[in-house]
Amino acid sequence: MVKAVAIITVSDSCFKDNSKDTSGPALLKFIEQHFPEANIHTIIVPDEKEIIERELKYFCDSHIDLVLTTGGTGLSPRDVTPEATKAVLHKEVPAIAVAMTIASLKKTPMAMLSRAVAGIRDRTLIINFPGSKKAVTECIEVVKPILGHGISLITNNLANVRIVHDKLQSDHTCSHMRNTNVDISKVALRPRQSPFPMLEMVEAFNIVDAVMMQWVERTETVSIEDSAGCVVAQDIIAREPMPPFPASVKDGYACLSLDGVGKRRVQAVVAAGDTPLSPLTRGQCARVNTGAPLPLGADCVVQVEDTKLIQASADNQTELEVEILVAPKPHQDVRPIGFDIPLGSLLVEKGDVIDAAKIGILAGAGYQEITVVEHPKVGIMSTGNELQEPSDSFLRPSHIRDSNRIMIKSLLKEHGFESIDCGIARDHPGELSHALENALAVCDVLVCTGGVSMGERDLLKPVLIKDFNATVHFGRVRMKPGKPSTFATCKYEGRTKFIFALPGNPVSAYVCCLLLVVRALRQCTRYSGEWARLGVKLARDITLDPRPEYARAQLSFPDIQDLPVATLLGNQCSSRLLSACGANVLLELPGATPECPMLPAGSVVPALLTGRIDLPRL
Ligand SMILES: Nc1nc2c(c(=O)[nH]1)N[C@H]1C(S)=C(S)[C@@H](COP(=O)(O)OP(=O)(O)OC[C@H]3O[C@@H](n4cnc5c(N)ncnc54)[C@H](O)[C@@H]3O)O[C@H]1N2
Ligand code: MOO
Ligand SMILES: [Mg+2]
Repeated sequence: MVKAVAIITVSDSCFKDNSKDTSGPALLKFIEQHFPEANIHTIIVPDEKEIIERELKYFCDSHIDLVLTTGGTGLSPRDVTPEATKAVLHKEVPAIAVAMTIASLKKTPMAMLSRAVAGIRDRTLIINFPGSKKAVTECIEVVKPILGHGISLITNNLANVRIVHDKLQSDHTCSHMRNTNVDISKVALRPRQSPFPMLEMVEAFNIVDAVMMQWVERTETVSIEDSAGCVVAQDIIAREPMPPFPASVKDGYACLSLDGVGKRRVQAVVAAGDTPLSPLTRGQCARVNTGAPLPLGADCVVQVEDTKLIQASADNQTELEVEILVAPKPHQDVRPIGFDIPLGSLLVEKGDVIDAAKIGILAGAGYQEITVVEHPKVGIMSTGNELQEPSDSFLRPSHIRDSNRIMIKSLLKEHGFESIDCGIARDHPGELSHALENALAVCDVLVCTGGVSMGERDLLKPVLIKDFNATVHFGRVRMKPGKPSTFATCKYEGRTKFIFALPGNPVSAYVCCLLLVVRALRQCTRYSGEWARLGVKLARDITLDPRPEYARAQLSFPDIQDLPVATLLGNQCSSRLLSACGANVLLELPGATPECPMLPAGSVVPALLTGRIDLPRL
């Protein structure tokens, strides 16, 4: 635990004008984010060795855990921070500065000119950082992993030290590499054309359908509460009629229809849930509520609106006599036994998809669990050296956050499929192979994104083929987005694994997940539905791409007598996921031909209904 941190900005100019200090605030922000429980002290001092030394000693003697300095580490005559630091250190920790230098050298050779030092004085860790905000931001990321542990060691916090040692031990025993048959050293020998034929969409669909037939259906018992979206594995029959007794449809009086209009003695009161005690005879009625059982002898209900009170008890708590004003017909306003659901009728048929209404029916019929087709276990994995966890506080230079994994997880969830997070795999054959092995061990269908195109670091296909003996059923499809979409199978621990390696571009991943993965998963669960296809009118002219394109669009309904109108959601570039935000259809645009390079506004094109249609409220 880091309890107290001091940040010392060493700079003559910042000392004169503290608004010039940008690297101190960068360190402050980092500490606030990563050690929110720590007390933080900040100070700006001039480039004066004695003053720096004095402040360092002051903070160390005040039992500060960590002192970070920024500035004064270069070669100019006034740069003396390292000298001042060395003067107060009891032990140097040179590897900290070395690690920062190595990382910085990857960005700029100027890193050679930093003379930063690090070490400990008593129970305080002191680290010098260069003076620029950029360098500070990069270097603090380098030391981030050791800060907590380093301070635990210095402050002799044995519990924390043990936790880190155990973790290191387990990381060590479970190596992140796997032996691989993929050699990436001879980049010059890589194929310059894709060896995978470019299939038409319809061919890809047919292949997915045919290959997924290998999936061996399994069933499982689930509680009805968890069954929404599941496909029912066997017919379910009503074991009880609904209603189980003749029930009133109205609040009124149960009567004998033979009696016609006229006065009746109110012989009983039957509310919903009550059991009528004695039968009705002619000239009698029973006050009943909606849903209450009819007494024996009654064959109709007269709603309260069609009656008149004739006599009540003195305290008005009991109705004694009423007059029926409208002659009832036999069975009027009565639901006979089994009216809604006859005993033995088919409640849900094998192959039906469970929805909220069916769950209600099953609950009403006394079913708590049902047998459904088990969903395959779906793993989701991202690949790419550039990817960081979306939750990371800082982006390293040239990095981006992994948006595909959570997007695909959410997309599958929208369509009824849960998934397992298989993390981010790096673009290195051994690491990728290791990550794939881990993922295949826990899932039946693996959805990866990235690393399937022509780059020398696009390793999915070679690793699948060479390390897992996978069959690639297709590796390129004539579609936009999604050209390098890949579908493969392999045997792992005796079972067939289905692998969708989708392109890394977020929109390509989104569209291919809808078109290929959802299709395959639906087939596994024996769900027979496909995306509904409807004709829509283009709101504006569209220039066609050479490849058939699945354009993301939103529908509007300006004229209910006419077809809906589709408006594209902005630039359709494969990296621009905003083009899928709010999309409810994928327009199936044909590939451009010399005769037809564009479609004018008003053209009718097919659209796959992949999202909800909710219109803005006026
Ligand atoms: N020489 C060629 N280059 C490319 C071709 C081609 O035919 N020849 N095809 C292009 C097409 S089309 C596509 S689509 C992409 C597909 O690339 P990869 O599947 O190999 O994916 P990456 O290279 O790993 O990444 C592409 C792009 O997407 C970003 N990305 C990747 N993963 C994620 C993620 N999890 N979250 C957010 N963004 C992600 C990545 O940073 C890249 O910008 O190849 C073209 N190149
Ligand atoms: O096929 Mo890519 O998905 O166009 O960008
Ligand atoms: Mg690539």
